[in-house]
Amino acid sequence: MPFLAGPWRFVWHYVAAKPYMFLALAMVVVGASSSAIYVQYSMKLLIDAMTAKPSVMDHVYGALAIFIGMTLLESLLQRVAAFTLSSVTVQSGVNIRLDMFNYLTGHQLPFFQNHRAGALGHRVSTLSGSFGSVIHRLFLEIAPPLIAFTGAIIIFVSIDVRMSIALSLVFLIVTGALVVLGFRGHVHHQDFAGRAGVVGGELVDLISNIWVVKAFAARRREAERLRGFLLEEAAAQRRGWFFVERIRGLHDFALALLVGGTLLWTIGRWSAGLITTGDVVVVSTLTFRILQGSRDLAMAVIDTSQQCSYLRETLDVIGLPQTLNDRPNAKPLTVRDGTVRFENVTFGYTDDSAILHGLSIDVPAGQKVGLVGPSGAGKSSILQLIQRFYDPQSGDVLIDGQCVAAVTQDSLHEAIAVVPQEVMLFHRTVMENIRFARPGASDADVRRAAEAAGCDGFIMQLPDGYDSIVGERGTNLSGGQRQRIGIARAFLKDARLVLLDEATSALDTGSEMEVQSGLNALMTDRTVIAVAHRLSTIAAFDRVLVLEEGRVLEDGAPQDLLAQPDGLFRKLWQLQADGLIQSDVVLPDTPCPPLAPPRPTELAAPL
Ligand SMILES: Nc1ncnc2c1ncn2[C@@H]1O[C@H](COP(=O)(O)OP(=O)(O)OP(=O)(O)O)[C@@H](O)[C@H]1O
Repeated sequence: MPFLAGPWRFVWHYVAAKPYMFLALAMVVVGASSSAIYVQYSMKLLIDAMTAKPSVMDHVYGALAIFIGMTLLESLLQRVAAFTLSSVTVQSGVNIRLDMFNYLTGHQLPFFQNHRAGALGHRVSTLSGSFGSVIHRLFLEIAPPLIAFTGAIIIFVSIDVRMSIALSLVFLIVTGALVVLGFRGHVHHQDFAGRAGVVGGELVDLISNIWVVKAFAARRREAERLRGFLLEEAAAQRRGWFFVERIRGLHDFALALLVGGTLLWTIGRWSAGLITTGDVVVVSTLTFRILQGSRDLAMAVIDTSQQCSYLRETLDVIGLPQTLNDRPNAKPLTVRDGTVRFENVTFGYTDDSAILHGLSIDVPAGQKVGLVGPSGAGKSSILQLIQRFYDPQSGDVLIDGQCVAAVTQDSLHEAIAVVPQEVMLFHRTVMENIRFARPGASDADVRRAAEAAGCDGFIMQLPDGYDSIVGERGTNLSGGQRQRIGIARAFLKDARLVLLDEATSALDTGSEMEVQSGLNALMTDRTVIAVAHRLSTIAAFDRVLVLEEGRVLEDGAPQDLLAQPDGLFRKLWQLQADGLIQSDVVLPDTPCPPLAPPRPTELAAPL
């Protein structure tokens, strides 16, 4: 999106989205600032009317009426400005966060692997905060002193042209000096912002790893470590504050000298009979007001530039170009039988190192295929390509004859049910978590899916049944229970194509057996491609592909591959069987039968 290219384009995009509101706001701000200046001028009119010889009471009351009227108008317009500003920034804040959520979630998986989730969420929120801050400074802290300055110069010209030139010069010099000094202090603010970010990151890291902190009795030493970061942050914050206070002190001193000097000058001219008493009052109050406004103006300019740096930094991360968009002419995927085909696919996560080399696989509808092989062979990468989380460097991945790169990503993901090794759950109820797979599903549909996945029993034993909150990332449930909820989701999705990414490898044998029966039910009448580390889980599959270094080394029914004396599958199988025998030695009280190669008859039924 072009408006993510820089801070000012970003701000302008959201201002232009509500042109009438911002135009109204600008008009009200101009009105309020002009009335504020006219209040000072009406004071002059009042004093002149009172000191006129002879004084005419009608003129005095007339001037008083103008003074009161302008004071009321100024207050009213200021309130309207504040109200309009809050309303427009609140609305824009909602739109900004929604737009950013949509854009952010359009990034591909590597983006999320390279940026911490907490930091990204924080960035989305600060983006709308920074927009609000910039708008606030522009309309309430930068525009009013500038308008007041212009109004004051007009009034000064009517009193004394030389005075207006002098005030203009002083205003420009004071404001310019403050801005320059303020930018010098920028380094302190940046240092503080950086250290505050470190403290925030450390806190998030500690809280999300609280288990490790407790398990290693590390609370005290981690608090000490955090204290170090906090003290550095506090020192940086102190340096920033002291710097600002020094500038303020300097400005106050200059202000006293300048207002005193202007007063001496105007009194001299008044005593010479060149100007009226009212002129003396309006010159002194306006000089004071303008010069004081110069400090707020300078501070607001510095703050706006800081907010723009935050905006730029955040847009540089969130606004990165999305690498895998739907093609302009992408059509929804139409799934009929659920066949999967890899045509001469070469793929690497970077262009210079291939993980899969000219891979060609044909999976007919309804076939259950296990992917096995040593770690790093490219098994999970195959599943990633089917879901189009990446595009291959060459070759095509097809589902029912349609290239996954040519269909819409939403339709592709709707057509595939995935059970990952680590099932991700939201901090919501069990019902909501399962229904996530199909938002329109009724409660009865959700229960049916849970029964089919074998998790209805334990859900009913939870304190609030299906309305129980699963805890952050599902921490109130065991690994096996989370896994079965993942299977229930896949059931509810009712997709023709099922991908299992080591769905049981993180579980102990007891949990695995519970999960396996749910999986067996899920796989019936569907095309299944499963990455498996525990070879027993794919013993009853129709076909096994043995991969090594991104190439298919063996391809066949499990019993045929086991029959090959020097085959890799047989070797891997044997290794697992040996592993179990060794664990039997380590734990003699818990006998565990060696994993013997299954006979064809055993292979017919799932384990
Ligand atoms: N996101 C990624 N970015 C860069 N390289 C990656 C990424 N994911 C995997 N790889 C690399 O690609 C290669 C294949 O990884 P893949 O996960 O497909 O293998 P695997 O056979 O599933 O391994 P395992 O059994 O250990 O899960 C490995 O060398 C791995 O380091």
